[in-house]
Amino acid sequence: MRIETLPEEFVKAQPIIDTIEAAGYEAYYVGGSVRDTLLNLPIHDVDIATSAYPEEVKSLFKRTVDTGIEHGTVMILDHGTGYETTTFRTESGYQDYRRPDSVKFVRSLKEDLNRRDFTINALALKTDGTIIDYFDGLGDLKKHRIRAVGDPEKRFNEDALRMMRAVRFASQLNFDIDADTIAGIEHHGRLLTKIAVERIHVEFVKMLLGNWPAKGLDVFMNTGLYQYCPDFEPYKDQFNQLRSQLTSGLSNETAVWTLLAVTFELSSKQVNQLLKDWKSANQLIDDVQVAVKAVHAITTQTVDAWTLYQTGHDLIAIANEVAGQLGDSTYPTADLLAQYDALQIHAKRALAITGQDLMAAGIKPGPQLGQALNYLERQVVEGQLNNQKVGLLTAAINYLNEKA
Ligand SMILES: Nc1ccn([C@@H]2O[C@H](COP(=O)(O)OP(=O)(O)OP(=O)(O)O)[C@@H](O)[C@H]2O)c(=O)n1
Ligand SMILES: [Mg+2]
Repeated sequence: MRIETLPEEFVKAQPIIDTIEAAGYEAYYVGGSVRDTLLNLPIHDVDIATSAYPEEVKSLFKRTVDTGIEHGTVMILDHGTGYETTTFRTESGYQDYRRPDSVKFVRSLKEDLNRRDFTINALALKTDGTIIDYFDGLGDLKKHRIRAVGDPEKRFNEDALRMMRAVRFASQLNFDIDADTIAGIEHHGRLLTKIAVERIHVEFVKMLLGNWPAKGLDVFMNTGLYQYCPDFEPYKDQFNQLRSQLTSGLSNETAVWTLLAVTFELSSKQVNQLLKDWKSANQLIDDVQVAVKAVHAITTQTVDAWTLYQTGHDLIAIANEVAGQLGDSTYPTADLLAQYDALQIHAKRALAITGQDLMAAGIKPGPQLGQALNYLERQVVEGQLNNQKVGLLTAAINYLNEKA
């Protein structure tokens, strides 16, 4: 089969392939960009595979970076955007279920495609639009099917992360997973525990951000794969409930973990532990903590000015999205955001008075100065006081006098 008009990303990368071919080697576009083009989806990175050895590739271009030279990958910078170019290779060993003990560079495209994970990811594209398809990846694309190249057991033994990739693609593409491939996941789920949590994290989140999350979750649950992810084992029922509730993909990673935290009914301490175990960034942990509180306020209809203020614009939208997914939101997001926008201040620094001002009025530095500012902040947010200097100063003095 031949694609008539190639997306411009490929046209831009063509000089690279032309240069390699002119030197007598073969070069093709491979991987996700070929798959996504055939599915009429936008493409992210254009990957190139070539029969030229890494040193041969480097000799053909002026500017290259050894991004993964030991497994044959060189980044070529000669034509603007960097293009990763990888020498055809076979892999062997895999004693740790994630990395081959050795890679061997080969001159045959077929051998290279043969080591790849799924048939839809094992297609190659020539610059003239011709598709090379040794494993009926085109047939599987048509049937909306994810099928391992060759023996699934072998594929998952080589790299156990591929089991998570299978469920992630199911969710992103609305594809089914072939029965033998599912059986392979059932047999090898436990190998996931050998894989770095960071890599599992990426695939898990991509699964829930996919447009058909229930599709991926089905296999994730039915094969028992979930049990081999950090901390998920006790939450089978909650996951199954989610699978029937989730109608569309979530909008970002914060939404994913907030939804899980609420569904699992985790305490703030447990949220922290879960996200730490999943090797999450501190910013994500903080955001999820805030969003979870906001979801509870939304679902119990106790959203007030102070909650909105503490949650902030972006997390209000996320929290309401999560509440909506749980069938629990009675507020349109636009209303919540309008209420938020209408607050007099959106940060403490926007108060019309500072600690300096209070000290200039005779209030001594120390804890009570901080307490007075906190009091003013809350009063202004709640609309009890106007955000004006003179009034705030009087209110601060009254507050401290009453306390004394
Ligand atoms: N565990 C893996 C990871 C990748 N690949 C191969 O390397 C290609 C590129 O990998 P990657 O960019 O991780 O995935 P994509 O399929 O390109 O998906 P995405 O669109 O998410 O980048 C894949 O298509 C597949 O042929 C593989 O065989 N086994
Ligand atoms: Mg890719």
